[in-house]
Amino acid sequence: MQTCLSTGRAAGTAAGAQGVCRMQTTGRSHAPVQRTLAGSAAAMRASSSCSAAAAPKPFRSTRPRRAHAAVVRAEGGNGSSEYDYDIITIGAGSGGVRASRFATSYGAKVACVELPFDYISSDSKGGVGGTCVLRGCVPKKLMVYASEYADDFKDSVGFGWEERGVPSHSWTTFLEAKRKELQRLNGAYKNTLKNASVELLEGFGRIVDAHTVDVSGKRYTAKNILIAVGGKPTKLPIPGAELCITSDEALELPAQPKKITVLGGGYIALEFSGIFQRFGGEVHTVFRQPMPLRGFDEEVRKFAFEQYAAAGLTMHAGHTPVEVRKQPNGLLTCVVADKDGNQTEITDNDHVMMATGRSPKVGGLGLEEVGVALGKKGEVVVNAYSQTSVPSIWAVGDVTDRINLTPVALMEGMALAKTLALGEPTKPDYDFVPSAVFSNPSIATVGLTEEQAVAKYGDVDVYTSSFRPMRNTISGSPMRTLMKLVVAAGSDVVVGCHMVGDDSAEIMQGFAVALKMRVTKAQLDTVVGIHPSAAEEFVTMRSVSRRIRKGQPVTAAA
Ligand SMILES: Cc1cc2nc3c(=O)[nH]c(=O)nc-3n(C[C@H](O)[C@H](O)[C@H](O)COP(=O)(O)OP(=O)(O)OC[C@H]3O[C@@H](n4cnc5c(N)ncnc54)[C@H](O)[C@@H]3O)c2cc1C
Ligand SMILES: NC(=O)c1ccc[n+]([C@@H]2O[C@H](COP(=O)([O-])OP(=O)(O)OC[C@H]3O[C@@H](n4cnc5c(N)ncnc54)[C@H](O)[C@@H]3O)[C@@H](O)[C@H]2O)c1
Repeated sequence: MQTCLSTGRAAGTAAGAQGVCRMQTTGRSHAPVQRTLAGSAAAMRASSSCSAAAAPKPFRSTRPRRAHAAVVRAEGGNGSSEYDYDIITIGAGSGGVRASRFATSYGAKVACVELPFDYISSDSKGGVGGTCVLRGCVPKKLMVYASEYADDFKDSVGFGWEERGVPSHSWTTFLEAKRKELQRLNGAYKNTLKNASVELLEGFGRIVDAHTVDVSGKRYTAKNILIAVGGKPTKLPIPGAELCITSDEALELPAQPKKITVLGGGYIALEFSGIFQRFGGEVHTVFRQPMPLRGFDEEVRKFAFEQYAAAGLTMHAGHTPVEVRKQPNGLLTCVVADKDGNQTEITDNDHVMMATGRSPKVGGLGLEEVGVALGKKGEVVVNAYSQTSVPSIWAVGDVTDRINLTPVALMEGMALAKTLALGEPTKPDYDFVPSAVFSNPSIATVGLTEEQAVAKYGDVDVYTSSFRPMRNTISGSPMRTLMKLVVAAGSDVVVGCHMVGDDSAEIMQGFAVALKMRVTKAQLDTVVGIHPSAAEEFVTMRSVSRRIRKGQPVTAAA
């Protein structure tokens, strides 16, 4: 039994007890498998991130490392370089920029090919910075921030702020501010490449042979070629697909949608559903499974499902998109069907958004012609060192469809720079990769789900806590928080950590460090909490909620 510092009342740790006493201030192909999100924060820190913070020393100052560069530098028999570059990278997104600039810092001569800038990607448009910076993490998170104010205004009333109506929001002002920021970031990334002595070749990169890249008609040679072209949104082949938008367009809408249907139950679907719902729109989210976010911990999925509903999302679970039609008034009808074929029409949508997955952007790259093996989804098949079936051609990031997250692309790029330019064959480490879904509420996770842990260890202890965050006691918001630890009972090592609730991404990053270091539950129990916070719950859960032995539950909740 613990004592609540705020109230002095005794606090249990079983689900629900915290809601009474604990005075909290706050509240995927690759499922949340063991992942690591080391550099995401870097990417989010306005690319100043990727630029300044963890940047290697500039090219010139690291020239003494040239000895290592001999590893990649191809020397002809007379000692002169056989190729124009040591490495040509195609794609200046998260993975390409990271690999290129670290390779030059290790002494390699590198060129990076990238398409001209546009907000919306196409076969001929892209931009230095790539998906994360221009059409992904960054603009998405800016939209999350913009939308969150709506809840803040509502919540403030319970705290005594006088209600004079929710302030109106200017979509145009936000869109302009967001575009300005993306242009700044695009420029900052170009500077990063320049400062790192990476030569930028603007145009469409196509591989001609194992050592030659064509950039919009001009040919360049390199000892090694790096494919870092990322992915692109896909659309379901249903009637009316051409009427639908994807995440690219969703980030560039000229006006706030009053009603929108979002197809898909993954990261992008739930994040954009949350954004448009918080802005006050009517949002319908359609997914095939009984619950969204397949691959996440089942308890987390169920809890998140309930919370999304409490936040105001209309969810069409177990439904498949059938057709999208334009109404005479210009609005859209989306027809969805359950597994028995019963159809529902969701009418009067300003937009229907397809968030049903992304595919590797390999079209026109010439990969099949040069013998680079591709997988079922068109992904570039690589070995543990990111090497393709052609020994001089390598690939990192989303185009390889391993774990499609920015920090993972950064890690893969970094490892490859070491392999190629430093002569240190380095494998990316996919253990304990955390991730977050910036939905409403947000979800963050690191390590194994309960189901994965039971399958792996058989004997597992699960600690859960569900409570109403302190802020919501007065704000009146119905939103609750779930925190969960999964412990391998035999070793006491914490193998999974999950949270649904405010600030979960910020909290999870620290726990990712602990889990990666193989923290035990007993060690977590020695950690003093920060009070009042939601995060302290992770170090004060004492009562086991479920004991699982040999794969079977043996104890009910304590
Ligand atoms: C809406 C959305 C939100 C996301 N949010 C998050 C998030 O919050 N956190 C997170 O970790 N991840 C997030 N992601 C995933 C993340 O953006 C990707 O994992 C990451 O950008 C992958 O980096 P990459 O280097 O592999 O490819 P990209 O960043 O896509 O870069 C590839 C680059 O190659 C260029 N290119 C392509 N073909 C050619 C060619 N032939 N010639 C020249 N250039 C070419 C493209 O223009 C692009 O700039 C999000 C993705 C989306 C779509
Ligand atoms: N916060 C983050 O870290 C973040 C945010 C956005 C995207 N991402 C990355 O980008 C990747 C792509 O995101 P995503 O949301 O497009 O993909 P996803 O794989 O997470 O979700 C795709 C969704 O589409 C559904 N779907 C696929 N085919 C379908 C069909 N034929 N009919 C109906 N539904 C179908 C799937 O069931 C799933 O719910 C993610 O997997 C993730 O790696 C990460």
